[in-house]
Amino acid sequence: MLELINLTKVFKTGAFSSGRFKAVNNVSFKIERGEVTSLIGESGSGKSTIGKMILRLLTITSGEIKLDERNISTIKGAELRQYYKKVQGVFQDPFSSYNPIFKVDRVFENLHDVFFKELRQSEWIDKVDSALKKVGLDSEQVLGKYPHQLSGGQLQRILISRALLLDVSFLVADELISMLDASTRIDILNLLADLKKGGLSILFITHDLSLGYYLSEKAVILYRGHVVEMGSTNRVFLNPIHHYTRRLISSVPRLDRKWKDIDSLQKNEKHSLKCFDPAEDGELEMVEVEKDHYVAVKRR
Ligand SMILES: Nc1ncnc2c1ncn2[C@@H]1O[C@H](COP(=O)(O)OP(=O)(O)OP(=O)(O)O)[C@@H](O)[C@H]1O
Repeated sequence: MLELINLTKVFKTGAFSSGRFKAVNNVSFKIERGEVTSLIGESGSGKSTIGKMILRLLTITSGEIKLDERNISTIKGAELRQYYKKVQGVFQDPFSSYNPIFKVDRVFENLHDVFFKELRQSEWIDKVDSALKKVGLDSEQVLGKYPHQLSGGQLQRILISRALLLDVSFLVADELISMLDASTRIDILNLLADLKKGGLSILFITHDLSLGYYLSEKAVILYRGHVVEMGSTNRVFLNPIHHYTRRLISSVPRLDRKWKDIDSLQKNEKHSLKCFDPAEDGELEMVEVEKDHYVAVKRR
């Protein structure tokens, strides 16, 4: 299990780093094995910052990240390499992960040098081949090619297969399909769903609610660095309680929903709890409104 406990990130900003900006504010949630959790929020809400802290690409200002009870914030050396064997990330823009002057094979070579130096060449080739097969690619079809000779979907699949080469049990998927066309998106979503069935846990970072709904069993809604609502995807989407979640959901155009339904959703404030002002973050607390469904309210 991967657990985020009161995770906070403050960036230094401005001239001479004199300013401070809290991009992630006291965020806590868990991702269980074999579960997909969507982290949903508008641009700038802190989603990627959370992903990067999990991947140790950014330091944590305060709070903890634990993998199977072990605090990973301070691990180093061999232990950090072990962590990266289990936890990997794939990002939005497949093109920027490749150097255009090198063949795509190069993304595997770095991994070989760090983790698989002891393998014989033939064993290594078999390992890459089987990782590519897991994402529906054939070595002969993609290896030895330059990035511009492959599609965005193929490049993204190669990056996922690279993560699978390790014994990865958690994948941080940061907007990994937002730059792909609609049919390739579905391919990659279905691939993630298959990997999930195989036991992979995924933090699916997206600003696109419908993608989160499609793939995940748990949804965490982020607003200006705060979790405002979280719970099972069905509950959060079908019975949103926080104003912000409602606004987000009602702003998604749906062919099966008429404007009057959206109006009534917005007017139905029956369960709506007092929203918070992000400037008053010290007074927030998460309230369990029904089992495993949490909403942020102002602390009295
Ligand atoms: N290195 C940094 N220094 C200062 N501020 C930063 C830094 N990285 C991110 N931020 C700020 O932190 C906030 C959260 O950024 P983040 O990239 O996590 O948002 P996001 O929800 O992933 O947005 P998007 O969907 O657009 O990628 C933003 O206001 C951003 O400008």
